[in-house]
Amino acid sequence: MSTTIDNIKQQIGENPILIYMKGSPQLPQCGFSAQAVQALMSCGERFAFVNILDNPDIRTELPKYANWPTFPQLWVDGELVGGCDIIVEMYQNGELETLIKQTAAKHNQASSDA
Ligand SMILES: N[C@@H](CCC(=O)N[C@@H](CS)C(=O)NCC(=O)O)C(=O)O
Ligand code: FES
Repeated sequence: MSTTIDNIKQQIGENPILIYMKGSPQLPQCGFSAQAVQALMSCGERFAFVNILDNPDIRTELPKYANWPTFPQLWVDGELVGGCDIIVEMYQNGELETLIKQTAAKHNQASSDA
C-alpha cells in the first residue's frame, strides 16, 4: 500500500515544476494560490499542479514533509522553492522566469535525449 508520503515523493520526483495549491490554475480557491500560479503561468512553461483541497491527506502530510506550514508550495527539480511571498518576489526580480525556463529546458533536453 502506498502511503501519502510515498505519493508526495513520487509527485515531486516526477514533475520538475510542480505547484501544490488551493484550487486549479484556471480556478484558484485562495488569493495566495491565485497570485502564485499567476506568476508561474507568466513564465510560459508547462507545469504540474496538485489541488490540495481535493487531497486532504496531502494537505495534512506535505507541510510536515516539506517543513513549510502553508500553501501554495512551488517545487522545482525536487526542491521546495517557497510559497506565495517568495514566488511573487522572485517573479518581480526576474529570478522565477530564469529558474523556470532553465528547468524546462533541462528536462526537455533530457527527454529528447532519451
Ligand atoms: N505567506 C504565505 C501565505 C500562504 C498562507 O498563509 N496559506 C495559508 C492560508 S491559504 C495556508 O495554507 N494554511 C494551511 C492550510 O490551509 O492548510 C506564503 O507566502 O505562501
Ligand atoms: S484559503 Fe483562506 S487565506 Fe487561503
